[in-house]
Amino acid sequence: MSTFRWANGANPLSIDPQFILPEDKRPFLFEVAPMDSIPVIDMAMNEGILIEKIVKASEEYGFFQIINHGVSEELCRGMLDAIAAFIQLPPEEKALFTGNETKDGRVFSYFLKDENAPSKKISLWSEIFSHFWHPYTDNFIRVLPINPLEYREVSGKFAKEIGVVMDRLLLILSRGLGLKEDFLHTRLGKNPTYRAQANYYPPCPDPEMTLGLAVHTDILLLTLVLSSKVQGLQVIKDEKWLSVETLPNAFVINIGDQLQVISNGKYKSVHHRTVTNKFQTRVSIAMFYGPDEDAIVGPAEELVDDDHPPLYRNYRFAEFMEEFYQQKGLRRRVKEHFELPQ
Ligand SMILES: O=C(O)CCC(=O)C(=O)O
Ligand SMILES: [Fe+2]
Repeated sequence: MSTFRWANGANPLSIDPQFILPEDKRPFLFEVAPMDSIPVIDMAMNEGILIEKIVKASEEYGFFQIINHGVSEELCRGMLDAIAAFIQLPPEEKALFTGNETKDGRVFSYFLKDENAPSKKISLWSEIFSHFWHPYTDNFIRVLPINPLEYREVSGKFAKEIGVVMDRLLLILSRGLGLKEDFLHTRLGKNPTYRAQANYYPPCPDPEMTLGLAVHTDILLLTLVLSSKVQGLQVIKDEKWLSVETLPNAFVINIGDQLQVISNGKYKSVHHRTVTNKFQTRVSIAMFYGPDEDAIVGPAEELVDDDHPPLYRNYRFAEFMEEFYQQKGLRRRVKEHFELPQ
């Protein structure tokens, strides 16, 4: 049994009314197909076939897992252990990271607004540590915890290695659009957005009443997720929920909203959620990569012609983020706001 307590000091042993979702938002876990999962792609295979597989998965699922990605299992385990040790610190120690929304490194829990009573907030069953990261510089390290002692060092190493994997994926996804390999990289602009979100899901006494994370799409360009060996991520496919199988030393990759827009709808940014379970703690970290605030995002001109009209209008990325904050706590329809009438 872990020593975890929520940052507000509460104990997660019983499910408080503030966590109980309205019926239409509950997970209905018994309806989730246990045997299906998302494609698994071996990054060590021949580059031509690799591109084909990644393109197909990005079109059909918006999600895939990669193995043989080159990041050591030891480093990944170190990252997840450090996150768990930090979130399991007593609330007094986490207090340094709670409160103010503008903080660079912040501990909080997400909530959903009840559409029938918008002032009512329903908490989700996870505690989040969110901060920036960077693949080449160590500047972000100073906002990270010093307890456990290894948090900063592990994060620095992890970020560098994830940066290499992300760059390779961007190159493959660019070529998969029939474009030059630096296409997506260039599109992100001068100062791309790098955000990390560590998710800690304590065991939940009644997993049917709550969610770990609400149904959402990721809003940046590309996401890489490392998680512990406990299932919890579910993805929509053909209007049904699929449970993502957890494989040793694999990363889950998913297409974000900006890549759906830039690829003019070819690559899909797909709805997903996390669910909880009664007995095991689950830990994950999502590494998000996206455009510069000032970057202009819109369908690549190279992909637009009479047969393929643009599905979205161009926007400054900061404009997208403003719309995202407006919709906070509600069912998110952010990219829909930028759709062009067809
Ligand atoms: O915990 C996971 O596996 C996924 C987390 C996720 O979807 C997110 O942080 O956006
Ligand atoms: Fe996500």
